[in-house]
Formats: sequence, C-alpha cells, structure tokens
Amino acid sequence: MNVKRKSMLTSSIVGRALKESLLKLNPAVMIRNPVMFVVEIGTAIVLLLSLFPGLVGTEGDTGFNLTVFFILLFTLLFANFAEALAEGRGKAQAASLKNTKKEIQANKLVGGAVRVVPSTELRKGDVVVVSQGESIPGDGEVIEGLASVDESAITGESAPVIKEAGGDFSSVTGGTRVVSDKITVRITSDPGESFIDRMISLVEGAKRQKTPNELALSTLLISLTIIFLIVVVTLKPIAAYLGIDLQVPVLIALLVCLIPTTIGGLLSAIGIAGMDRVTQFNVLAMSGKAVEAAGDINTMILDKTGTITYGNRMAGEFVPVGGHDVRTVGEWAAIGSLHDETPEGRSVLELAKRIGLELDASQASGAEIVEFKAETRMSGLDLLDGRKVRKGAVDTVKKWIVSLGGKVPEDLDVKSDAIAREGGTPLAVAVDGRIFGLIYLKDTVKPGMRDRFDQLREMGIKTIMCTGDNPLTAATIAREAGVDDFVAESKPEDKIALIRREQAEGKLVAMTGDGTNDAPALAQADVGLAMNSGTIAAKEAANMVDLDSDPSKIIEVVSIGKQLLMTRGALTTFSIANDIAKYFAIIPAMFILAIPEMGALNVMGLESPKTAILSALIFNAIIIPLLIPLAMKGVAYKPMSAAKLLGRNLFVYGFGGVVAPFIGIKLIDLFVGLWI
Ligand SMILES: Nc1ncnc2c1ncn2[C@@H]1O[C@H](COP(=O)(O)OP(=O)(O)OP(=O)(O)O)[C@@H](O)[C@H]1O
Ligand SMILES: [K+]
Ligand SMILES: [Mg+2]
Repeated sequence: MNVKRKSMLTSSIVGRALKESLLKLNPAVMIRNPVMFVVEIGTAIVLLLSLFPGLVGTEGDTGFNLTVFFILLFTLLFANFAEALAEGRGKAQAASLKNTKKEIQANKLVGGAVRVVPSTELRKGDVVVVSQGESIPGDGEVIEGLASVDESAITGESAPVIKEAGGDFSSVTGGTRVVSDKITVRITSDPGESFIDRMISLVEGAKRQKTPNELALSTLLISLTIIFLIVVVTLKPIAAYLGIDLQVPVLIALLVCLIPTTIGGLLSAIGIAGMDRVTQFNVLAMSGKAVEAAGDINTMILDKTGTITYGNRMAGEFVPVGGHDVRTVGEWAAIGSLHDETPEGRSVLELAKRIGLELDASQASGAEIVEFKAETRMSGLDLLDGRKVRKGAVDTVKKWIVSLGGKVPEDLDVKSDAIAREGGTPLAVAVDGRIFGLIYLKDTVKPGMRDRFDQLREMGIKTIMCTGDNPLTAATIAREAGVDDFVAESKPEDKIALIRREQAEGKLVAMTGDGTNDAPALAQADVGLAMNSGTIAAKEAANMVDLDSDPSKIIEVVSIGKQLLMTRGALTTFSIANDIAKYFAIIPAMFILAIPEMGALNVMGLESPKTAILSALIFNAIIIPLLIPLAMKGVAYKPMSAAKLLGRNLFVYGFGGVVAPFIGIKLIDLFVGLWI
C-alpha cells in the first residue's frame, strides 16, 4: 500500500461515485447540506405536482413540470457526485490500508519468556520482540536494540529506516516490517487506536467534521437560502394581487436558481479534496481544521539544521587555537566523540580517521558519557582518570572552562567567527580548563530555499529561523536562505516563547519538529507538523505528520491550505454572482404576460417564458459538474499579498460569475428553443 499513489481518478472510483450519488439522495444524509436539502424538498413537491396535477391551485403543464423535476433531480445528483468523487480516492486508499492491517502473530514477552499471541490481543504497555523478516505487531517504542525497518506500508518510501532505542528514532508503527536485526518494542496503543487505524479513518473521511471556516460559510449560505425562500413565498400573494397566477413549480425553479446551489453543492467536495491534496503529498492532517489553519498562517518558524540546510552537518576540519596543533585538537575531539551517537559526533570520528589519526578507543573505557543535549549544547566524556573532555557550542564551552578557572585562548573568537561567517558551525574542543581548538561543522543550505521564502513573503507570511547555533552562523545561513528573521542560541523552550509571542500579537503560527522536546511547541503552534521519523510524543502533539519526514514541506502544506481557502472563496463569489443573470432570465418570464413592459428586462432575448426558466435551471444544474475539476484541483494560484489576491479573485470569479451565466443561459435557450 502506498499513500503516495499519484493516479487521479480510476474508473472504479468514478463508478462507485455514481452509485453513491444515488444513495446520498436519502433525506437523512441530505439534511447535512441544508441548501441542497431545500432543493430536495422542492424536487419532491414538483414530482408530486407532476403526478397529481391540480393538487394546489390551477392545473399546471405536466410536461413542463416533469422537465423541471428532472433538472432538479440532476442538480441533486450532480452535487452528490461531486462529494462522492472527492471522497472516492480516500476510500480507495483506506481499503488498501485495511489490507495491511491483517492479524499477525506477535512474540510477547511475559515474565522473561516469549509467548506467541495474535497482534489483536496486544495492549498498551505490552512488550514484544520483533526479528528480521517479521512485521511489527503494533505501534510502539523501541526499548532495546537497533533494526532497519521497511516503512513503505505507510510512507510509500522503499528505503528502510533505522530504528533504535532511546533518542528521536525510537518510534515504530504497526504494520511495518523489520528487514534486519531484532528489536524489543513496548506497545503504545490499544487495538483500534493505532496510527494505521487513525490513517484509515482520516483518508476515509469517516470522522470528518465541518471546519470553523466551513461552518461560517454554511451559516451564510443558509441565511441566503432563508431570505430567498421568504422572497419567493411572498411573491405568490403579491402576484395574485396583480392578477397573475404563479405556478408552484415555477416558484420552486426560481428559488433553486437563486439559492447558492453551486457552492452549496461543491462545498464539502472542496474541503475533502483539500485534505486529499495534503494526503497525496504524504502529509497526514489530523483534521480539516489543521489544513485550513495552514491557509491562514502569518508566521512560520523553521529550524535551521535539517530544514533550511541539509542537516547532515559534517565535521570538515580541525582548527587549532592557542598554539596547539591539528593532531591534538583532532585527537581530543575524537576521544570526546567516542560515545557521541549524533551525526555530528560520528562525523568527527570519520574526519579523524580520514586525516590518519590513530585513536586509542580504550581511553574511553569506563568513562562516563555526557550526552549531547540541546539545553546544554555540549557533549563529551568524563574519563576514568578524572579528566573531562568536552566539545560544544563555543560560548558554552567558554563559560565551562572559565568556571573551571581556565583561560580563553586569544585567537579563539577570530577563528570561530571566521567559521561562523562562512555559515559553518564551530564546536570548541576542551579538556578540563583548556581549549585546544575548533571543529568546523559544515552544512549546506538546500537549493531553492530563497525562492520559497520569497514566495512566502509575497503571501504575507513571515519566516523566522530558530536555531541553537551561534548568532554569526545563524546570520550567515539566514542571509543565504533569505528568511525574514532569525533567533540564535535558542533552546527548545525559546521556541514556545517565540510562538506565544507571535500568537499574542494575533498571529497564526506554523512550525515543524520531531523531538520529544519539540512536542510542547508543536502543540502550541496553530499548525504543528511532526516528522514521521520523530518521537511518539511529537507525533501526538502535532496536528499533522509528514510521512516523508521532510520538515521543509511545511511550506507546501501552507500553500495547499491557502489554495483550499481561496478555492472556497472563489466558488462562493462565482455562485452568488451567478444570480444576476438568473434574475434577468426568470423574473421577466414570470411576469411578462401580466406586465408586458417586463419584456424590456429580457436582455438575453430568450425564446419564451418557459425556455427562459428551463434554461436558467439547466445552467444552474450543469455548472456544478463543470466546476467539479476546479473544486477538486483547487484554483490556480500565484503567491501574492492577501489584498491583491482578493482583488484579483473578485475580478475573475465575481465578474466571471456575472458574465458566464448570461452566455450560458443564452446558449442553452437556443437549444431548448429547438424542442419546445
Ligand atoms: N554532538 C554535539 N556535541 C556537542 N555540541 C553539539 C553537538 N551537536 C550540536 N552541538 C552544538 O549545540 C548547538 C545546538 O544544537 P541543536 O541541535 O540544538 O541546534 P542546531 O542544530 O544548531 O539548530 P536547529 O535548531 O536549527 O536544529 C549547535 O549549534 C552546536 O553548537
Ligand atoms: K443557485
Ligand atoms: Mg538540531
């Protein structure tokens, strides 16, 4: 199974959508869409009047009434089809996800012994052993061992990933497969609440709730519907007073033309398709609300390493200071990195090997490991003989040696600034009270970042790079990448503070993260995008998960959110602007017999009152399927300021919405006139 499946609409999806369109006629289902529900009631009344002419008022024209009935029926089916089509791809994906969810055997650890139980019996807290070739029976955390895991079942990415106990790569997902080695996993979810279960219900739209924005728009559409309902109902006595007998089917036709059926019919399809676009992008949004929030983002917080830069920060050079030589710096850097499992730490050992340093690993035996932490920004070893070896951010190492009574070498700042100015990260290497030199960590800004940040700026989004690195490196990378602002030497809690500060100014904030210490910030942000490779805590705090674990995707997610909101706005404008032409078509048609002067309003020169009404009604129906592709794909859009965008859309969809039906209704009238 592969969520990344790119195929658009298969014939089976279309076939199923056609069937669904009929099933969705069920009034109990239809009532969730009040605008279309009003159309359905109208349709039923017209059918009744066609079958029993003369039920109310004077006997009508049965042929005409039946025609109105069929056009109304198709209006309903078209709206249903739009929704069913939008749901189709998710349902197909859910079906294949369910296939990966079959019951498997799990090796559960009970009192030190392995017992084979069905995976469905596993509960939170159970511990299982998974060996090479076996599927992981449930979501969990690796508590022992290291293994490479094939996650293609959920990510679509075929290259296996390493999962190991401790740290940010310890979470595993049920249904993925261990391809080498063996791990012990503590299960973290009960049956029915796993990641795949959540994915299924998400792509299926089973728990889809209306988003705040959709609710607001629905309220507007319902209000419009009620207003037009009152207008049309009062029209009958007014007309009667003028001596005109308005037939009920004609009034219903007028009502359906005037109420916002176009947007009413497409609204839910737009929302589902927006969610689907995010999913096709291999990002799981926990709710439509999250996708919408992405569309309204004002501030985006990005970390430097791994998001803006490639993040494979590699030691490139050892730089001695204070009169020491390269060998000494390199050796101490390497000794201090013997137990540093971070990519930076491992790259120090590789560099030492590359330049031919002989390492005596026994020096580290029995040493106490000081792990790297974002809070301390240092790592190293406390050797058995009492010496303390450290490497870390220059300012923290300086503080450390000063606290031990050491002296900062005079050439340290010049040399570390030189590295930082080139965009590199200098790590100072120290033993007890002495700094021996620097490790030059190199990283590269991902190509195309500047363009993307330019686009975000045009959309009115401020980008802030938040990094644990020193101000000089941060400034260089910020300039190179083109972000608007940066915060250097930031600790994890500084991220939360930054988010709160922006939110206090009334801004919506997006951020990405993967570590347990990112979890609070991910939860605080309006849009929190967690990496699938990250910890369970991060994934649970976030409202989106990127299955590809590419933090820079937040940029595209925001674009998709914007596009969703714009599509909804554009089609609402279009739908309401359509009414003008319909007034000109139907009102003269209704009154022309009693008030011949009304003929002046027949600017389209429509054939007859009957053809005018039918043409307006047919246009009103077929505009729905015609706009389905736009609703599904989203309106094309170039980044620009919100005000400019609004102006442009008002012109295209407002003006277009006024003009299109004049042309459309006239053309349809020419055809209808041939038959009637
Ligand atoms: N393995 C390590 N050992 C010692 N110090 C390190 C190690 N890795 C990073 N550092 C230092 O700690 C600082 C903070 O690292 P951290 O990973 O928190 O932030 P960052 O990677 O620089 O920035 P970002 O938040 O953009 O990822 C780094 O800038 C570096 O100076
Ligand atoms: K309408
Ligand atoms: Mg980092």
